Amino acid sequence: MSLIEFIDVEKSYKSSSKVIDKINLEIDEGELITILGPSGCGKTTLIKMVNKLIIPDAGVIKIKGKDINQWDTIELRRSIGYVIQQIGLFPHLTVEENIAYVLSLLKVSKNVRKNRAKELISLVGLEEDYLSRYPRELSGGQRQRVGVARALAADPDIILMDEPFGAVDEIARTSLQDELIEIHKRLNKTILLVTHDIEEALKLGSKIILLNQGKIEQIGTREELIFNPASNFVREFFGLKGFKASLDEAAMGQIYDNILKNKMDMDKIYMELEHMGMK
Ligand SMILES: Nc1ncnc2c1ncn2[C@@H]1O[C@H](COP(=O)(O)OP(=O)(O)OP(=O)(O)O)[C@@H](O)[C@H]1O
Repeated sequence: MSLIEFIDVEKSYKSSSKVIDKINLEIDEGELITILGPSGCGKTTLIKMVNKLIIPDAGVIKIKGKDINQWDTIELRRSIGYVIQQIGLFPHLTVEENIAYVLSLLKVSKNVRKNRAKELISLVGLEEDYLSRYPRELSGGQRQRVGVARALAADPDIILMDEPFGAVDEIARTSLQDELIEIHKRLNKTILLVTHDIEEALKLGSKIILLNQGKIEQIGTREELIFNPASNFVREFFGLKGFKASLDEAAMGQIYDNILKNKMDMDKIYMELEHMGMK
């Protein structure tokens, strides 16, 4: 049984055109699904339907086999972590109180909350001293880490992430992405992550969904999308950039190892890149 299922789901806002157009989708437990597509194609709308922030006009969405209309909204939202770009930490609460906020709503004892906050802050790669700070005393990247820790606090089965690393610089983004891959490996949560960044989608996704005008153009692994595109749209969307991104990790890693071992000088690197058609 799939953990999340969309059956003929549709959504329109005011205008007549459908923002989500008869989507059928099955997501298994433990997947890290990245959702990619042009601006306005319906990515945010799609994930907000999973935690009932947006209600579909037609079709059925099931979580753990149960129609979301039959789920109690509060219970459902507590079993789903939610991370957004403008993270929305409570400014008047410390990092510890922010992380443990949902647990305090669930009347979890103070001691347990404290321990859980300690465990989570280290899981997202921050020192324990940060627990007593206020959000204004953190960098953008650190705030995003706290946001991820907060989303994990109640041990949800599903985590929705909407452009979670969109507002941080490239170095912080890369390390947040690496951290997320580790967390996903360790906790085996089911994650749906919206991004507009092709490289991020390819790097993180165990599967990638490419949306276009409210329809799924293709869902599959990065190899499937790059080397077996289901349509011209998919081929043009990924194009050489996708191919290059898929080469980058392996090829660049090899080149960098060789530099460190003094096996290569810069001239040789440029020759190598030229040879691979990357320069
Ligand atoms: N509350 C709303 N009322 C009316 N139209 C809306 C509303 N929310 C979204 N839309 C429209 O629905 C379409 C899909 O929006 P959505 O935010 O799901 O797209 P997206 O793929 O996440 O876009 P982006 O990548 O730009 O964030 C857009 O055309 C948007 O303008």
